[in-house]
Formats: sequence, structure tokens, C-alpha cells
Amino acid sequence: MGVLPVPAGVRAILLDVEGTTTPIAFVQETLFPYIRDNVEQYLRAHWEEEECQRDVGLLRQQAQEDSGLDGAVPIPLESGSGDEELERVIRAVVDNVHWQMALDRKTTALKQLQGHMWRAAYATGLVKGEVFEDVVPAIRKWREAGMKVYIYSSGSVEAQKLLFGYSTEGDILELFDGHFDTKIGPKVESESYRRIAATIGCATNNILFLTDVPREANAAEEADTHVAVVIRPGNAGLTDDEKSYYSLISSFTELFLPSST
Ligand SMILES: CSCCC(=O)C(=O)COP(=O)(O)O
Ligand SMILES: [Mg+2]
Repeated sequence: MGVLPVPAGVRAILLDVEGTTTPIAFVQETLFPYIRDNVEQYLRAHWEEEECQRDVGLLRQQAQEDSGLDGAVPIPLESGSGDEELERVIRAVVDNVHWQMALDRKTTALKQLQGHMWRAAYATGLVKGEVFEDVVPAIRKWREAGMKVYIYSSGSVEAQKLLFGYSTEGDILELFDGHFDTKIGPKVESESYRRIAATIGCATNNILFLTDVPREANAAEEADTHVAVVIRPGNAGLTDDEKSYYSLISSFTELFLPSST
């Protein structure tokens, strides 16, 4: 087991979810299939609700922005009433969601809808949020040492709170000082990390970001945030250059907090 000293000056640890706190397999083989299989039925059941209409509005806006992309699926406005018209629009939303998910897109529109859909899956006990076994004990130690701990995921804040609120370890939301999603900006843009630091009230170099994705690590580093890349079972492999460039950990227990930080 390796040891990675937390750099001096770090006051907050910012955690990615998929591939960092949580197995990619849980997201890809449980959470995402639930959306693919249930989106049509969900839209029919909730169509008249304000929240569902907001979600569809966001997806429609995103579809307009995506109109130049290969295979993009437009979402028409409902023109008039009648079952056939409703059917046409719902079909387009379903196809759009399936298209975005096939590309594993991280748009705020898709992520908002997913977060709302997972509510029922977690609340009924059909799904429990998976976290690697080292996650909870390590975060408890960091917090005891005075470290703040935040989540930054492409999954919506609501989806994050469901995952950790209904987790295999019970409700562990108390472990986090706050949550960020793509509303603060994409994880592959350095400006997002500057905004997070400003929101938390610290400098970017007071933050250590843990992620499985080198492009995200690169963006954070560009903003002068400390980073470590997390290697977990099922994560995408790293190139030799990435392996030698980044600090790597395979368990949160490998982070060592010198008393001077
Ligand atoms: C936390 S909700 C489920 C995960 C998800 O939808 C997702 O896109 C994960 O992205 P991450 O930024 O956590 O790798
Ligand atoms: Mg990730």
C-alpha cells in the first residue's frame, strides 16, 4: 500500500463520485439501466407535474444546442392537445435521453432528470448507493483532523444526496460539508474549480481534488488545485505518462494527513 501525504495548506478534500467513492459498475450497471428502462413510463406518470415540465424544458433547450451533433434528437414543442401529439413529444424525449446516455453525456439537463427519476428507486429500497469500503472510515478520520469534505460530481446534487443518503453504509450525508454538480461548471474546465474555491471560501490551492479522470485532474490542476488520481477496480486504465505524472491512490486510506497541514 502506498502513502500519499496531503500537501501542506490543504484544508478541503473535494471528491468525485463515479470511479472514486463509488464503483463505475454501480453507475453503469444499476443506475443508468434504471433510467433507460423507466424513462418512458416516468414521463407518462409525471408529465403534468411542474418539475417534469422543467426537466423537459431543459432537455429541449439542450437538444437545440446539440442540433449540429451527429445523431442528435430534437424535442418538438407540444403543438395542441391530443394523445397522438403527447405521444410524439414523449417519444422524442425518450429517444433524446437514450441518445445522450449512449454517449455518456454529462449535460445538466440529463443529470437533473436522472436525479429526479432515481428518487423512487432509492426510496423504495430497489437501489442502494454503493461506496468503496475505505471511503467512510477515511472521511471520518479526515474530518476529525479538521478537514472539510465536499462532493463534486457530474451527477446532480439531488442524485448525490440520494446515493449517499440511501447508501450501503446507511445515511452518510453528514460526512459532507457541501455538494457541487455541473451547475457550477463542467468538471473538465478549470474555471469550475475556481468557482468552487470561491464558494467554499478558500484558495484553489487549499483544495485537494480526488478523481478517476485525468482530464478532470488536469482542469483542476490548471486552476492550481492539488489533485490525485484514484485507481479503483473497473476504472479506465491510465497511460504510462498519466501514471508517472499524477499522484495515484487506490484507497482513501493511502492519504496521510501530516499534523502540519
Ligand atoms: C452521483 S449520481 C450518479 C453518477 C452520475 O450520474 C455521473 O455522471 C457520475 O459522474 P462523476 O462526475 O461522479 O464521475
Ligand atoms: Mg468519476
